[in-house]
Amino acid sequence: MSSGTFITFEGPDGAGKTTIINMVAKQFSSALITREPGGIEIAEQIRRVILDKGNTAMDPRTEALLYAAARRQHLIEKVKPALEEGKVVLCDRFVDSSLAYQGYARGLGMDEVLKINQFAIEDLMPELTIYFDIDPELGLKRIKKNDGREINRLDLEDLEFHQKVREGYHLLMERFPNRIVRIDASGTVNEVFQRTLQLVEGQLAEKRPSN
Ligand SMILES: Nc1ncnc2c1ncn2[C@@H]1O[C@H](COP(=O)(O)OP(=O)(O)O)[C@@H](O)[C@H]1O
Ligand SMILES: Cc1cn([C@H]2C[C@H](O)[C@@H](COP(=O)(O)OP(=O)(O)O)O2)c(=O)[nH]c1=O
Repeated sequence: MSSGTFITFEGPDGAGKTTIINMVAKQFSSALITREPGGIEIAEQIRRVILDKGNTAMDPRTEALLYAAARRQHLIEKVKPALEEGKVVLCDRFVDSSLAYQGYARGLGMDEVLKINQFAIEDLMPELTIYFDIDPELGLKRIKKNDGREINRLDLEDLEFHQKVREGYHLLMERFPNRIVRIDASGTVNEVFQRTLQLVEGQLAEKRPSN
């Protein structure tokens, strides 16, 4: 039985997840901060294959399976042990990314993609998912402004693909209203940070035994 707190961050590319998680991490120095796809050596290797701009021949199902494989390894090696130690785990992307990107935007079907992910995660779902909602046009603009960030295979998809990703997330919010909480990510860094902090602190307070 895990006694830790598993919180995931979701949203289209450029929504500000990485920026905000790093700020939240400073408030919770003992939390484990990690990301998908990657976070540990084997999953980082899989990440390189998935995001390699040269791999234009990659079949959508291969892509979905690779994300699920990276997720499995990351969960077993890093997330699960930390939760068992009672830690707070803040993870940049998880299953919902696969449902929105591969299931909905790529058209594989959310239920199909959920099935392969259930095999990978064996019911270990986050208790809170903070969804950074943003118009993809603004998200992509933010990425373009940031010269230092690598442009990966998914970034090369057109705006229509990213609009579908957002639609996919909106469907997920309807499907999992108790787990997924939306944040308006178009605000300033400080606004988004404060709202995120409130949600994370609220989740931790819920778990604290009241005496
Ligand atoms: N609220 C914000 N307003 C303006 N720019 C932002 C905001 N949040 C993040 N950024 C900038 O946008 C870019 C993408 O942010 P990032 O945190 O990498 O997004 P993500 O991890 O969701 O792809 C970065 O250059 C970052 O500095
Ligand atoms: C975890 C995951 C990520 N992705 C995509 C979303 C991103 O475009 C890319 C991850 O690249 P990354 O550079 O981590 O993007 P971001 O900073 O926006 O999180 O992989 C999927 O398509 N499916 C998934 O299951």
